[in-house]
Amino acid sequence: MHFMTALRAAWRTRNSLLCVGLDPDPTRFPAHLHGQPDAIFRFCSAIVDATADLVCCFKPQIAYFAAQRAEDQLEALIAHIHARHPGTPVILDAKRGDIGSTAGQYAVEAFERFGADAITVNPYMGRDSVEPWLDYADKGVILLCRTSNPGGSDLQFLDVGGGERLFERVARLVAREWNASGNCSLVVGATFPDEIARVRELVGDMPLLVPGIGAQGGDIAATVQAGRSADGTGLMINSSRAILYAGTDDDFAAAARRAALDTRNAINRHR
Ligand SMILES: O=C(O)c1cc(=O)[nH]c(=O)n1[C@@H]1O[C@H](COP(=O)(O)O)[C@@H](O)[C@H]1O
Repeated sequence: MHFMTALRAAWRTRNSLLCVGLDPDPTRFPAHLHGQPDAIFRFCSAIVDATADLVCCFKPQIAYFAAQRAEDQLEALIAHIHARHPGTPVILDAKRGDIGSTAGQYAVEAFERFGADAITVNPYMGRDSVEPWLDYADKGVILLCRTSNPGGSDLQFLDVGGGERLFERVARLVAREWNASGNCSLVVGATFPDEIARVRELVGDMPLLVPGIGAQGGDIAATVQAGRSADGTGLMINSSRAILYAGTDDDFAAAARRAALDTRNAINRHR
């Protein structure tokens, strides 16, 4: 199924704009998982099973798996999500960006090896570097636009001519020229609601991935009000650490569920 079709269906059937980010840090796992060879899979799959009915998508961050030599557990986790929770899109957060021939290999890795439904991509190398991703017309291509970190302003705020800032150029380019298959989305940080509103103005109802609530302190009300589309959807609002590590003991998955439920409800109050 096309990523966008699955996402829209999940917004509706789960009544949720929440994306749970899967950023597994073994030093923060409950004690009973320490030293277990498949601890990352067991931790993440427990979080997934406890929260799947509350989310519109999941977003595993590849660095957390690769750093632990656990790519096989990432592969198994994505297969688990598809098998046990069909209709829940998986965004592989890898922020890739390279010349076309190499980008093509990254695309095979993301979509064919890992089986992801969407990918985060750095647009900085331009159109030909993004083309191999766009060629997978049924997969989501989520381009960095206005990132959540403070240093995002260093480059993304540069005036690229006529008062237009770089992140605005990215938004305009993606909406007008790169989105021929309707599979593009943009990353805009929850820590910058004014820019969320500006991007929404530029891209119509294109879905936005919005990280930065929870551990990074972004404001849920301001995020939703600035970014929702006309029908009250249009957003994948990511929270990782605040949900994953809501509990520290054997009941970590139940604690994650409570945190996910509170976050989903807080988002829904402002739609
Ligand atoms: O592309 C992303 O997901 C992303 C973009 C961005 O601008 N800021 C950002 O925090 N992220 C990711 O979103 C997640 C945020 O995690 P928490 O701060 O723990 O909720 C991490 O996986 C980041 O790598």
